Amino acid sequence: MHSLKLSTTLIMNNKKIPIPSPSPSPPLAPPTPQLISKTLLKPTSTPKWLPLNLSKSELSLPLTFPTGQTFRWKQTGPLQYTGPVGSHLISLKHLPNGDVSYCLHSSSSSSSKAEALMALRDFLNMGICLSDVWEVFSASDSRFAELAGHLGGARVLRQDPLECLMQFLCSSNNNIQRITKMVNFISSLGNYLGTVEGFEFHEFPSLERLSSVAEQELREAGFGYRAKYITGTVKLLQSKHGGGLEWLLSLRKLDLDEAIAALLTLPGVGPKVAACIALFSLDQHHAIPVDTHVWQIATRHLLPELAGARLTPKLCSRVAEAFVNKYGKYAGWAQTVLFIAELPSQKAILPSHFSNAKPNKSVKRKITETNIAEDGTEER
Ligand SMILES: Nc1nc2[nH]c(O)nc2c(=O)[nH]1
Repeated sequence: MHSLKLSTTLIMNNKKIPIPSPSPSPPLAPPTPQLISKTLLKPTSTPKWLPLNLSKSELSLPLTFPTGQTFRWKQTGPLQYTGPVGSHLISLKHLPNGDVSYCLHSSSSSSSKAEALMALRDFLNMGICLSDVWEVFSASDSRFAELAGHLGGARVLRQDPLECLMQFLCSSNNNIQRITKMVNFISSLGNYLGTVEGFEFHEFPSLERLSSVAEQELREAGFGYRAKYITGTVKLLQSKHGGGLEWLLSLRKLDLDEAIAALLTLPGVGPKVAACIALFSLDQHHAIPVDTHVWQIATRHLLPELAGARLTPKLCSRVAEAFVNKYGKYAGWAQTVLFIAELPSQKAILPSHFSNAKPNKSVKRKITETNIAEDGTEER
């Protein structure tokens, strides 16, 4: 049994890394006193659950929120997840028939309920019909068709690019629990939105607020070498003509190669992290994050002739190409499903023929760990 390090790594050390636990996890260390403007917060009178007009086959909360795309949402009930969408604090839950309903807890003072719903629909990428996309995948891949029966509703989110970038900077060579703690630390610097089931939620901090955090402070909070990537990236974004946020948003209009090239200019962003940001926040639906884990999937199912080879940056491009050839313009959405199927939490419940795949020879050789660093070298 292997455990999965999210982002750039796959570790194989006979241990399972648990999916973020439903209990509140404290930040790595208390952040410095924050400017929380609780007075600006507008709690909704009596939070009401309202239908979102989405079935479970279009959005499965447990397959979408705790599976490596975002580390900001928390499980706040059996089939319920809560998180911030911009300045809105929202819970989502499955009704007994599987349909999704939502509850708006609070918003910043100036925005309306209609704006919150619009932001939520945007965040959930609701303009894209998952069953249409999956029909195309299933037509060209019978294994996907079978997997789809078990992992229905695993949807790609459309996150705020700054939030997504910061989360994936934390994710490099890291595991879910630790990434979550780091992301909690950064998030706690933003305006307070509310508390649900013991979890405190915050709006994501602005670039300006982020720029007031020193590298040393992040190091002391346990970020290690990632501290300099965060401060360096924030600084570079702040120097962008027209604003860093606007620069990031402008990448939504570029071709994938251009968007990736732009992201790669940011400190700490390598090909894998860039692809995750492109896919989960920049409308680059055929971005393919590749690490040793995805390499395993690819050599098992898409490029068997390469089984046993060592993953190099050039082969990363071959893998991405193979995904796009097979699945088309939403190939990143297919990668997400195949990635989720490999998570220990899913392997435990999928039929055994999905979980019994043996690692390829090259990986078996390094069964203790196999990490691909962002520069393409293997790390220990
Ligand atoms: N769908 C995916 N989610 C991810 N999270 C993460 O850290 N890596 C991945 C990935 O490759 N695919």
